[in-house]
Amino acid sequence: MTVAVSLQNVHKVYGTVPVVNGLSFEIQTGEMFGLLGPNGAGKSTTIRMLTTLTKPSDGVIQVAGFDVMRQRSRVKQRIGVVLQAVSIDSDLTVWENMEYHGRLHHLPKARRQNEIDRWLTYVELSDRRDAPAKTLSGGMKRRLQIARALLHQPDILFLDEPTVGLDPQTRRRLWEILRDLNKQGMTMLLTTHYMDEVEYLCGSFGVAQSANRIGIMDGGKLIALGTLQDLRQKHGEGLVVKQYSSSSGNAPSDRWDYQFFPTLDAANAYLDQQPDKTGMMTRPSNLEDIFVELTGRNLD
Ligand SMILES: Nc1ncnc2c1ncn2[C@@H]1O[C@H](COP(=O)(O)OP(=O)(O)OP(=O)(O)O)[C@@H](O)[C@H]1O
Repeated sequence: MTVAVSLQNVHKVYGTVPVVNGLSFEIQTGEMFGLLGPNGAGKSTTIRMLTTLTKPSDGVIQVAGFDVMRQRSRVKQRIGVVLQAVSIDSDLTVWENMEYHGRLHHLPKARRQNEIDRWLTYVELSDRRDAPAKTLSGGMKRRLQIARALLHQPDILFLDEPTVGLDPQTRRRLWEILRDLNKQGMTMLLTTHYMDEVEYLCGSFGVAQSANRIGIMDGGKLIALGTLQDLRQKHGEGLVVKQYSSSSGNAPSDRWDYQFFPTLDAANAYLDQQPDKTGMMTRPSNLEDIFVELTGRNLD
């Protein structure tokens, strides 16, 4: 098992405001690592530091064995980046966007053509190769971004909210692509606001010796780290949910209470003992329950 990404006590300060505050973790080769966090937690800033777009104020970051500060161009050769803000050139065609990226990475012509063909086929955009990028749907644009990020055969793919704004079918199509890439051995870090996305992509075993893991950030710090199973075991796999009645009468209110138990059986046993079970139910805990418990809020 080798380390693909390593952060040691990383800080980022904008002016006097600490945005990332003593972040340390590692991503193993072949792992699909999901970074979750509420708005402003510091996820995008972390991705920007890992991809050499922003310098850390302090700490050490190594990506693919290279230091992001001292070996910036080596890092850039080894990574693929799909950020929300870094978009494709909408006036160029699909092929031209790929071609431009291949030239930036100094890929020789024959290899460039082969790789463009290969990746456009992979993301099912071959038939749109001559279309101006501005005519593509949101999902197609994201697929083009992914194809472009893979063109120079990176070791690690970084994706900042890869499926934001896409319809459910398109999201699922992208999930299949990302999962397939991970099966082929690609190491990935992705940030997202979607719990189901993290559960689907990072909740299972990847190709690394260890399972895929999830990190939860809040206020610039990592407040939880582990496999989905680790997180559920730590916080409790069973939940008793209680919906309170409104103050005016017996109608249900918006107020809910969540109580974690080590297992679903323990949650059921607790419920059985309650003389008044009105508004109460049990269920297995999920990532969203753990997230809300840890950060005290829902994601948008
Ligand atoms: N260039 C900048 N200058 C000053 N402050 C910044 C800059 N970039 C980010 N910030 C601040 O840093 C904090 C963390 O932002 P960041 O975008 O990393 O969070 P995030 O977890 O990705 O949030 P979101 O989920 O909303 O994208 C925010 O308070 C943001 O306003």
